[in-house]
Parts: sequence; C-alpha cells; structure tokens
Amino acid sequence: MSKRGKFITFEGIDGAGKSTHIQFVGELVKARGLELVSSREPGGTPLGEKLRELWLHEAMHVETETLLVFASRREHLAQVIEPGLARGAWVISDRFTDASFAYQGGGRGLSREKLEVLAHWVHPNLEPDLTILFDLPLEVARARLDATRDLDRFEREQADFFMATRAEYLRRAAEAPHRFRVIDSTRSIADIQAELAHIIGALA
Ligand SMILES: Nc1ncnc2c1ncn2[C@@H]1O[C@H](COP(=O)(O)OP(=O)(O)OP(=O)(O)O)[C@@H](O)[C@H]1O
Ligand SMILES: Cc1cn([C@H]2C[C@H](O)[C@@H](COP(=O)(O)O)O2)c(=O)[nH]c1=O
Repeated sequence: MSKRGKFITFEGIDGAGKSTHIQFVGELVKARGLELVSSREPGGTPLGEKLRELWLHEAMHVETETLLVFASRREHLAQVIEPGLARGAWVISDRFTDASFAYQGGGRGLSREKLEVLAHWVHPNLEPDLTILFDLPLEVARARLDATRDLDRFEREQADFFMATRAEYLRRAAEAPHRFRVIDSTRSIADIQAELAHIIGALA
C-alpha cells in the first residue's frame, strides 16, 4: 500500500500571487518523483466548476454563498482530494477552508461557529499538511490585479472587506503555526520561489 500523500493549500487575498507560484511548487513536487494533483476551490470537479461560475458572478446571501462553497468542497474532497491522498499523490489546492473563514467569516462577518460546524461536517478528519499564505498589503494586491484583468464580484469588494479578510487569514496563521507558512508577497517572484523551494524541501 502506498504512503498517504500530502495536502498543500495556497491562500491569500485576491492578487496575492497564488496562481503565479502554484505551477512552480507543482514542479518541485514532480521533481521529487511524486504524483501531483493540482486543483482549486471553488471548483476542481465538473460540478464544482459549474458552481464556481455562479459563485463568482451571481449576487447571493452570505449563507447561500457559504453553503455553495462547502458543497463544492464536499465534491472536491470526494472526487479529487481524498482519492489522491489515498493513492500517495501530493494534492495542491488553490484555496480551501481557510478561505471560507477569511472571506465569509472575516470579510462578510459570518460567525466562526457556523463555519466550524460546516468544516467539521464536510471534513471532520482532514486539515492541510501545509498552508502557504501569500500575504501583502491590500494596495499592492489591488494594483497588481488592476493591471491585469476584469474583476469578479469578490475582486470588486471594498478595502474594508479585504482588510478584514487579510486580518482573519493572519489570525488563523498565528493560531495554527504547525501548518501555516506566511510568505511576504511584496518581494520579487525569484525571492519568493527560493523560499518556497526551502519550504517544500523541508516537507517530509
Ligand atoms: N512577487 C510579485 N511581484 C510582482 N508581481 C507579481 C508577483 N506575484 C504575482 N504578481 C503579479 O500579480 C498579479 C496577480 O497575481 P496572481 O494571479 O498570481 O494572484 P492570485 O493570488 O492568484 O490572485 P486571485 O486569487 O485573484 O486569482 C499577476 O499579474 C502576477 O503576474
Ligand atoms: C474557496 C473560497 C473562495 N472564495 C473567494 C476568493 C476569491 O475571490 C474567489 C475565488 O477565486 P480565485 O481568484 O480563483 O481564488 O472566491 C471565498 O470567498 N471563499 C472560499 O471558501
């Protein structure tokens, strides 16, 4: 029987640099001769990708938003994450449950208790082995996003939403230092990649 794989999640406010670095980390994993599964939330399955379209573009109540992302997550766990880990793959997900605590909890003000209930329901025995939090001031993230693309309904949120989202991410990182690594994302891509190589190299 193969050794269970590792579950690595990427987090941060919009424009923090997750997508820029996910492929680099994937290459590091493959260079170790391991199977790589690279995925994202919301999404990662055919159903999840349909939910993602609604999620990014339809206005909805915060609890509807939260339940939809946990529904997408349940499917993602069943179809992608759990089978991948069981066969020994390293699974990298662009966002997971920390995003719900940061965005729906910190940003939108949904109670932590409700989020805990959903997290315990949907993945009672699973937390990431490693969570890489790309952290940077809102103004820097915003300037990077504005330079690149049309914004979705989250990316169009106001400054106070993102300040609260970032603060909740940092609070969670401080609460779980055993799995979080906080990356100062204001640095150059090369500097960040050097740090990521060190972090992934240390993951046994
Ligand atoms: N360290 C960096 N220095 C300068 N620019 C960067 C850096 N990292 C990323 N960028 C640029 O910032 C923009 C946003 O980066 P990226 O798409 O990786 O962010 P993201 O966290 O995936 O955002 P989202 O969550 O909204 O998808 C891109 O144009 C990217 O090239
Ligand atoms: C998983 C998850 C995501 N979100 C938000 C965060 C982003 O604004 C979008 C996803 O788009 P990305 O640019 O591809 O990261 O959804 C959220 O609010 N809550 C969540 O649980």
